Amino acid sequence: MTEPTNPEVLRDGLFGGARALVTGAGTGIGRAISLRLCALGMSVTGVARREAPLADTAELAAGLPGGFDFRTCNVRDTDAIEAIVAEAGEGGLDLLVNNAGGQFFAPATGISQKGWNSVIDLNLNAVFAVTKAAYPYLKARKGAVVSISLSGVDRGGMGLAHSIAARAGVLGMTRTLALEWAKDGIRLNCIGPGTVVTSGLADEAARQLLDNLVAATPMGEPTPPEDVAELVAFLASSAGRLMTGQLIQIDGAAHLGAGLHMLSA
Ligand SMILES: CCCCCCCCC/C=C/C(=O)SCCNC(=O)CCNC(=O)[C@H](O)C(C)(C)COP(=O)(O)OP(=O)(O)OC[C@H]1O[C@@H](n2cnc3c(N)ncnc32)[C@H](O)[C@@H]1OP(=O)(O)O
Ligand SMILES: NC(=O)C1=CN([C@@H]2O[C@H](COP(=O)(O)OP(=O)(O)OC[C@H]3O[C@@H](n4cnc5c(N)ncnc54)[C@H](OP(=O)(O)O)[C@@H]3O)[C@@H](O)[C@H]2O)C=CC1
Repeated sequence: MTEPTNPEVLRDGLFGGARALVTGAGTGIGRAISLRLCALGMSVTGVARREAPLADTAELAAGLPGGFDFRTCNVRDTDAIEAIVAEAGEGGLDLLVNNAGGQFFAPATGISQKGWNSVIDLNLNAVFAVTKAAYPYLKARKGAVVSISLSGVDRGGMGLAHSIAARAGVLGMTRTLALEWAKDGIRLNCIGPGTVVTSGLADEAARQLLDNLVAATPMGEPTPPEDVAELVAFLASSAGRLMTGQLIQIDGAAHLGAGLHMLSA
């Protein structure tokens, strides 16, 4: 695997005065997105359930040109997240990043109805609630929405029936709202990362899965969270002003190869 190169190509000060809301900003991809937006001058409000990781993100953002503040909230609590979106939105909102998400890996026959509902609730229902709540604020500033999806969302991935179903729903919502909200100047896109190594590989099984996923990636390497962050910033910038309703897979061609599967056939 070659050393990752620095993906930071956008210019300093790009987003001076602009404001973003990033869900799942405490760790991983959401943290990388938040820090890059702050570095480019954006003022970011981060949301997640746990305070400590959010506080760590805030510490890492200290000294960057933009600012990072945060609210703790479960995005599945519709009333609570709507209140946070409204509070953030009153200060102006140029960008919403729907990043909070996740799932367990299981064959469909091992997914209980409650497990299915939990994953759909987090990865589809909550995304709709947050996006709809953000609409008036995004409209006022001709803002953008970027939703973090999965590589292979339109082809399937074993062990991910619930999550792929939810993300395919978000993609359909994105394309539909790209039409409905085009008149308002609001753009919506999805990014499908490949394998992103975001937390310690705690055990041998996780390491083995990661090795298998990288081996199934034609370009032979995982996707750094910083690469996802730069793409989010590009889509939010004026360079992306005519891009809407898209799924952009940043995955080393994983979606064109054997695909990313959490289980073997
Ligand atoms: C690392 C390597 C690099 C490799 C990385 C490559 C991966 C690429 C693709 C994606 C990567 C990522 O998303 S990385 C992000 C990973 N982070 C996360 O997923 C964290 C967020 N996940 C969650 O919060 C949970 O998984 C989720 C189910 C969504 C929410 O759960 P809740 O807290 O609401 O409720 P829970 O009590 O946990 O679960 C509700 C039901 O789900 C069932 N359930 C929970 N886990 C289950 C399991 N493993 N198998 C079957 N069923 C399960 C329970 O049994 C319950 O059903 P009953 O038994 O009927 O009661
Ligand atoms: N890692 C990967 O390989 C890939 C990840 N993705 C997707 O990218 C997104 C980010 O993943 P990644 O950074 O790896 O994951 P992490 O688990 O590292 O981060 C997830 C973030 O979302 C927050 N979060 C999770 N559930 C909720 C909730 N119910 N309400 C509010 N916040 C929540 C977490 O904080 P807290 O727990 O404190 O709430 C955390 O800040 C997810 O949608 C994931 O599915 C897509 C492709 C590949």
